[in-house]
Amino acid sequence: MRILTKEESQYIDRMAPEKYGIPLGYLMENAGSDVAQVLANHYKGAKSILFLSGNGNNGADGLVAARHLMELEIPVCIYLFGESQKGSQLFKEQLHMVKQLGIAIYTSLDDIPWHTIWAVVEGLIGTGMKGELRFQMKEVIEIVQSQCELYSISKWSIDIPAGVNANTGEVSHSSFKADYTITFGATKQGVCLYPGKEYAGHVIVKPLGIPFEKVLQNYQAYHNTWGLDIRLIETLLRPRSAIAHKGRNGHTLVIGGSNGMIGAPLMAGEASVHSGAGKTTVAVPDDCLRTLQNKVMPEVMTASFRSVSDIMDLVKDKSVLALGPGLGRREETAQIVLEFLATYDGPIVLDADAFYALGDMANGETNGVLQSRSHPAIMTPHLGEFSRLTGRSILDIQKNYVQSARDFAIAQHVVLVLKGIPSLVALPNGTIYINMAGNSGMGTGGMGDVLTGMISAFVAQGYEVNEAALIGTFLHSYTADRLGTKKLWGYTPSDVSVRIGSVISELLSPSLNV
Ligand SMILES: NC(=O)C1=CN([C@@H]2O[C@H](COP(=O)(O)OP(=O)(O)OC[C@H]3O[C@@H](n4cnc5c(N)ncnc54)[C@H](O)[C@@H]3O)[C@@H](O)[C@H]2O)[C@H](O)CC1
Ligand SMILES: [K+]
Repeated sequence: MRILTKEESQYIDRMAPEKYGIPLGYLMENAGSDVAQVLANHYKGAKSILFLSGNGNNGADGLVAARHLMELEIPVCIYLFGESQKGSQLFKEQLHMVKQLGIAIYTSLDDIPWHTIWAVVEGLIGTGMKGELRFQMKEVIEIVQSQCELYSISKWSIDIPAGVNANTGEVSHSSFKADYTITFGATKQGVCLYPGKEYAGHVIVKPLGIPFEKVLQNYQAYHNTWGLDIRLIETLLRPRSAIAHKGRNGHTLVIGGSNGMIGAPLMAGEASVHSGAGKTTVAVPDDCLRTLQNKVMPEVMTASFRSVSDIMDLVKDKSVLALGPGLGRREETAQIVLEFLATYDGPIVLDADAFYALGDMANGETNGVLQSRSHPAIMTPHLGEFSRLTGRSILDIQKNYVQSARDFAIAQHVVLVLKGIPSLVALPNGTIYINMAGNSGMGTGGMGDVLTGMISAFVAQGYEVNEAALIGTFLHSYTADRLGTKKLWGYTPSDVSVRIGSVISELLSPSLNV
């Protein structure tokens, strides 16, 4: 599913009349009618619906909805915020209509009979917000929130909650916190990211009245954003041919481990087996081999390495290499990683301590070291590792989370799986996928190793690196979500690993009850 940025939304608003002869007022009538329909479907009792109306088109959407609800004989009233005469042309037109219809209009919050209100619908401001929410609007929101609390009034937002940045999900102090947000065409990027996601509540997407994918085909700054969700995965996952045998399902090689850190490559290797790789080998430093052999599942083959040439020999007949889990941060290990990366051009998934060897890629001598590979490398850093790879603080990255991931993937020509909340998959061409699955129970050591093994297994089975990163990232979180319904936390990475196969079967043949 498409996720719209503020600029894309505004581009659609501009092109609708300019290029396609569709007056913005038509889109607004659609938007307002959709809002009214959703509210009417939820409405119960005899109390009123109060529209908080700013003087822009966001407010105007609400005035349209008020008019439609009046036709359905649902009681409505309006609170006007801001100077109406300075409002947008469409706002002024809609305001004239509701006045002519005699809908009750308040200009002071003190005059509102709050005990008669069933729901508040916030149309104070939408994608037109510039900078921090202004003080007067914050004041109004604080009073409204407390009245809603006091009278158990449900809270709705139109398009995006007032105060939420439509692109980054950052929120101004005293932003409107909705139970539901009704948006048009597609979800805005800011309500897929935290904390904006928490302020939007349950997001309902309604049609816009214009084929916006066609409109966006000519959008120049075309770095698009999509939701990484089950519908996308169902288009990517391929059933297995009846004659598939282990030789056709590839061979994953995991290179990792160090004293006391055997679990990481082991979990990556086992996840590769559970995700369908034909064969999986885990190679660790010589002095760790015995420990690995005593712990690992029999389906995983084992090997050891001491030098780059050992790794080059091991990787020769493999489909994909997962490099880094538990590798450790010794100087000589970092040298082996850099020397190996300079010579090996096959499909590779870099994780964990492989990033230690790369250091500050954005500003250091490893900048661009992955650029000219025949298959873009897949990198799976968490926020802390990404901070080191970019030389930027975690806070700075989070303030512009999507763009930070996009810029890095383009600059380094890699497929970046940024394991934040939510995770992002950024492609070398700048396309971003925001993971729509995942939960807080995933915050345990080893989850990243399982993810590395899953992504590697899909590369091994013949998926393009982009596809493997998307499928692995979503299935990893989706499987954790399934476990999270029974245990909010406390399920283990190995629990995720052993369940992957049944989740894949369920997605490939929905009739199967897993
Ligand atoms: N394509 C679509 O999705 C459609 C969306 N519609 C709605 O239009 C709004 C955007 O309307 P716009 O007039 O551009 O801006 P707003 O109404 O969001 O806000 C303008 C209003 O806000 C004041 N303002 C600006 N910055 C701040 C601030 N930091 N603090 C307080 N106030 C601020 C500004 O002065 C103006 O008065 C979109 O969200 C949809 O709801 C169309 O109606 C249908 C098609
Ligand atoms: K709004």
